[in-house]
Amino acid sequence: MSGTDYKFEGWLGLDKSSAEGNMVWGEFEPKTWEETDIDIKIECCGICGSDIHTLRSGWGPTQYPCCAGHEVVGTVVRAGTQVEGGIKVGDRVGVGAQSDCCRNRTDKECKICAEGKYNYCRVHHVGTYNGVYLNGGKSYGGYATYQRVPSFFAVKIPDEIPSSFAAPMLCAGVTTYAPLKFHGVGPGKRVGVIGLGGLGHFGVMWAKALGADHIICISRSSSKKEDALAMGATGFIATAEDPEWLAKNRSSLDVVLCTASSSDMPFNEYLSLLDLDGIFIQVGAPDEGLPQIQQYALIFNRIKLTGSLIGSPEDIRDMFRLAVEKKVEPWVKEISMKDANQAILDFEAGKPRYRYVLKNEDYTPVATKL
Ligand SMILES: NC(=O)c1ccc[n+]([C@@H]2O[C@H](COP(=O)([O-])OP(=O)(O)OC[C@H]3O[C@@H](n4cnc5c(N)ncnc54)[C@H](O)[C@@H]3O)[C@@H](O)[C@H]2O)c1
Ligand SMILES: [Zn+2]
Repeated sequence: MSGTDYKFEGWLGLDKSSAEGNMVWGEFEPKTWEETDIDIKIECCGICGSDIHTLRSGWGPTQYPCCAGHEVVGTVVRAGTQVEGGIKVGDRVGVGAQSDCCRNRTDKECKICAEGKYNYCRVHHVGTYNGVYLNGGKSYGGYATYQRVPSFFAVKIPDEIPSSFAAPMLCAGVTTYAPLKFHGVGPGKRVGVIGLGGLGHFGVMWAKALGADHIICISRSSSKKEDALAMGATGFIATAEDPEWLAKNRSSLDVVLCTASSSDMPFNEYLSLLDLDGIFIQVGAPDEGLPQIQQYALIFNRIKLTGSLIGSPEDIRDMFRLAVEKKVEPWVKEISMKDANQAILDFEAGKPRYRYVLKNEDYTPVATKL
């Protein structure tokens, strides 16, 4: 057993149908305790597109039972004797999509971890759910009451950021912040963001916070145009409504971030939005993969086609600093944890404007005895 006086319970996906609103509430066994671990009493957890891909085994077979959720915020209720980063009981912390990796501690040398690029660890990357810790325990996510994680991957949340704002930053936020920052988005850069969902809305807001003054949102319809402009976009392209969209916007951008979660998209036309030496960053991860790529935009405009995977704990801390400094506020809707199945259905129907955050209603920051 977990050796605690609280229960690890959550919404468990038992098979692919869990992505159709069939998760079941139940108990799970967290990883075996190590002194570098913390237990978190969960206050809230965002719903990310990746949760749905995983629940429906869209990226390959999921190891059910799976408790999804990797935008977790809560209070530390137990801290081991060897926790890192000065984390202590009572701290408000967040956990994103990664909750451990080799960190160059195994007998296999990991140059990537030695350089602190933990999110790209090739030896043993542990996803916050559907993963296996170095000690063999399974990882369970944040659609739950409690979570046990290695302390290194928990990040303290600045007092200025409310929990339901911090939650979606932990995955959607850092996944868009890290590549925009890495590729030099700032004043003078012309930026495009494809897909205005959880990730995309952060993409627009980070581009603005980083100082870009030309930010174009690219969506299929114009239904989100007003929202995009309110977030900081300076222009909007509705590809399904304007047959001339490419002719009007060809070679007009320096950096394009694609967050689309399905593959039915004019990908080669998107590449043609970039100017000479432009950078196309794919972060959306459709189950079906990307459409076939043609060479023309790559050759004629010397485009760089790249991707990006979440962010390291340090990236998350940097992002929080920018969010505080520039007062970046995500558009979230809080939903009771009880209604997680309905929230998944609504997410799949494209209803979020722009992130759902599941909230444990009976949450109090102190550990409660059962
Ligand atoms: N690279 C990473 O590290 C990383 C991290 C988190 C999420 N993701 C992936 O990013 C994607 C987006 O996640 P999200 O949580 O923002 O989901 P979301 O549903 O909130 O947003 C996706 C948006 O893309 C739009 N969209 C979907 N298909 C499209 C298409 N073919 N053309 C244009 N627009 C399209 C949707 O309408 C929606 O607005 C998912 O595939 C998710 O798995 C990747
Ligand atoms: Zn995610």
